[in-house]
Amino acid sequence: MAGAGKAGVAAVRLRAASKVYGRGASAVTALDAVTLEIPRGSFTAVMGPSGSGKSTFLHCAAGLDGLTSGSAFIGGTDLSGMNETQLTKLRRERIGFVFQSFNLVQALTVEQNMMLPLRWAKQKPDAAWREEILRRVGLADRAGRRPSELSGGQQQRVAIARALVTRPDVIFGDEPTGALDTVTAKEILALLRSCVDETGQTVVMVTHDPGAASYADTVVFLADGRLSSRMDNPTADRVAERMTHLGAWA
Ligand SMILES: Nc1ncnc2c1ncn2[C@@H]1O[C@H](COP(=O)(O)OP(=O)(O)OP(=O)(O)O)[C@@H](O)[C@H]1O
Repeated sequence: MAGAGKAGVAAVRLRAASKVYGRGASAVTALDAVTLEIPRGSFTAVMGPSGSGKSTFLHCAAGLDGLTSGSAFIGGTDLSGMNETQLTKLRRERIGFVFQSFNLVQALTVEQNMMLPLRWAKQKPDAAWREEILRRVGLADRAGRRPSELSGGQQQRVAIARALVTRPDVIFGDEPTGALDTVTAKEILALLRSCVDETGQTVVMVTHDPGAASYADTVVFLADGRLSSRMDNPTADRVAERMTHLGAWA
């Protein structure tokens, strides 16, 4: 896979990962024995019809939710053995999140929002690193602004800056371009792509949009909680065709 640096341990690994919500007659198997490795320095899109388990996959892989059985690893760390305090620390220090809704703190400036994870992790901000991230996300001249003074695309850039600031092992995106117009979405996808190509980040992104998925190195398709197939070097057309095959737009 393109850019798969640091050979060895995968950035994200699921082994026979299952998640069942509820019990008895009302139980729903949202993830069904998914086994998958995502290499470091790669960009993976997760697709599938509504209800196929994409959000559950993301939440379990990122330690936001626990598995019913099987295991999930971030690098060499097995999440299944961790308590909530350990998981919180791991999420703060080794994982970045970018959501559809930007989740910025309106009372704080761009720079303060971006530095929040360092404050939570009680790490010292480094001026050179702060400048580099602001430059990389194209917000060097907006550091003192509040989110309400920014466009949607700029707000998502702040969220990406915030996701990058702890130099995480993996950035998980849940429909990060879902609330943006097409042109702005492309800029954000190009930024995520550059995080992979230029700094060797690992990005895992849930999306419904074949165009967004085409920025990834690999697309994994879920259906009924199972890993149904994968596609390397995806194009929007091929992804759309595969989704039609899965009945996503029936
Ligand atoms: N907290 C929950 N309690 C019960 N069932 C749930 C819960 N969360 C998800 N599910 C069920 O698990 C299955 C997978 O849901 P999930 O949200 O992971 O799918 P998805 O592919 O992300 O869907 P969408 O594209 O519509 O967001 C669905 O059948 C859903 O109804």
